[in-house]
Amino acid sequence: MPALVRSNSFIFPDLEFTLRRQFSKANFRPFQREIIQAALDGNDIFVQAATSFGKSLCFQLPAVVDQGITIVVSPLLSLMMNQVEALRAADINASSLNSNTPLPEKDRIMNDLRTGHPRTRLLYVTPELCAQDRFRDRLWVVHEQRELARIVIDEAHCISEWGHDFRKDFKRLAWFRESFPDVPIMCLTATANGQVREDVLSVLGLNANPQRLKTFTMTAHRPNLHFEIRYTRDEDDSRLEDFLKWIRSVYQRRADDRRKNELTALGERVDNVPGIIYTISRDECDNLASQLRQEGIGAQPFHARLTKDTKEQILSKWISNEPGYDIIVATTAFGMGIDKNNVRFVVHWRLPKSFEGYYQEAGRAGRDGNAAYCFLYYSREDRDRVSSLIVRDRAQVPNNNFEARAKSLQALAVYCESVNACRHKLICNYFGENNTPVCDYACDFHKDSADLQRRFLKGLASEEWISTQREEGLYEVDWDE
Ligand SMILES: Nc1ncnc2c1ncn2[C@@H]1O[C@H](COP(=O)(O)OP(=O)(O)OP(=O)(O)O)[C@@H](O)[C@H]1O
Repeated sequence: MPALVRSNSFIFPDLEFTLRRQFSKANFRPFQREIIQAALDGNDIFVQAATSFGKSLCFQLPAVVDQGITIVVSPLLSLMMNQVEALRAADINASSLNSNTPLPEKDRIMNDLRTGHPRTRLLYVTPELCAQDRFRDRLWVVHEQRELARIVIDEAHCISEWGHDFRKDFKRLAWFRESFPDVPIMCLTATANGQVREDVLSVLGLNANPQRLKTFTMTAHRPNLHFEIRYTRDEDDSRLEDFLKWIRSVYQRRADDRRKNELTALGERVDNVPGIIYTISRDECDNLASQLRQEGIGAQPFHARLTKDTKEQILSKWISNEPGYDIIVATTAFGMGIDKNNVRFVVHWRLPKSFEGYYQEAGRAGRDGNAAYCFLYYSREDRDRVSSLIVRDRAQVPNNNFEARAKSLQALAVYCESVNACRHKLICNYFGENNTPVCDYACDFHKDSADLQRRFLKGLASEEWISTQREEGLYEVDWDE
């Protein structure tokens, strides 16, 4: 069967001009132009690229130059809101439709779709909405008028049961290809291994027509991030002390006369070193933020129990580098869709639940391309606690892809306990890359492998000790995440 290539684009749109005029960017980053061109040629596209690569532009720019509406399916409300806000600020007609959308706005969007010739260029929706008959009926109308330009599935790994973040409703997105076989689909993700990739393509029906599919898989490597594991154990838990020592040493370097003058000239405070500390439970999040404040550090908690207004206020002050808002202490509810480019460190206070989650969260650091620091406090006790959370989740949520989650957590624990290889290499290998990325002393192994070995041998509780404690049920936790 010949490739079914459909294009609604103007003849030879000037992509550079649109990039500058609508998106205020001087140049494309490597591969962005190729991806955008392939999309405008009417292909299905699969993009896998590291965090902060600039994936959003790959569908936003085609949406602006193409005729018709682009539907963007996204799992996260915060991510949608941020993107819609930024697009509107650039004078692009974008909206989002989800459970938080006020009724008059919902009606306005539905009426716009009903015309068959919507004015909206980009409409961000949740996968749940895509399963609703009312919304589907509207899309039929738009499609009949040949105005359905493209379907975009952001965070596409959520489709796969082999992914760390599987969502049942993502599977139902198969409806798009079944219903509108001529409408191109673009999938984007930062974290997929080969198995997840194959699964995504097969669920969406994209591999049924390989001539039409263009796959762009870029390295997961983020050379500007420095990766380090810090070992600890319950009996001698020195996380807080260790972190305070580290952050104060950073402030001290910035307080040095010459550096201070440079910072003053830039209008920066010595202690404005924006960072995120990820914790697992809400209580720990509150306690840690308050302990840090008592030590004179500008830290604020961020988790689902806070009110919407409080969260918005904390976020906007952190983004605008206000004093007292330098560090966000957060649960995993925070981070995706946050586009703050000067985050200088991401600390994992405890072991995250998956390798993919860890890398995605660490990837919030250094989006401006400058050096940033990512360290994780690892203890074997936490490994067992997080394991117990995954087992708990299995009991609470049926079909929650327990096997994939358990494997991912295990791989993360092995990564933490590895002391004989470059962290960047281990990460790239996990995501299926065989090459050895260049690491310019940007990991604990390359910085000082002897020190890494020493810390590993000294820092952790023994497996014998852990197994006796485990048998007594000491690591079975029920944290409120
Ligand atoms: N060509 C470009 N020139 C300059 N900045 C760019 C360019 N493309 C994207 N950016 C900026 O890079 C940042 C990251 O882009 P984006 O949010 O799309 O990343 P992403 O690949 O989706 O990453 P993540 O998975 O971490 O969200 C944004 O601030 C965006 O404005």
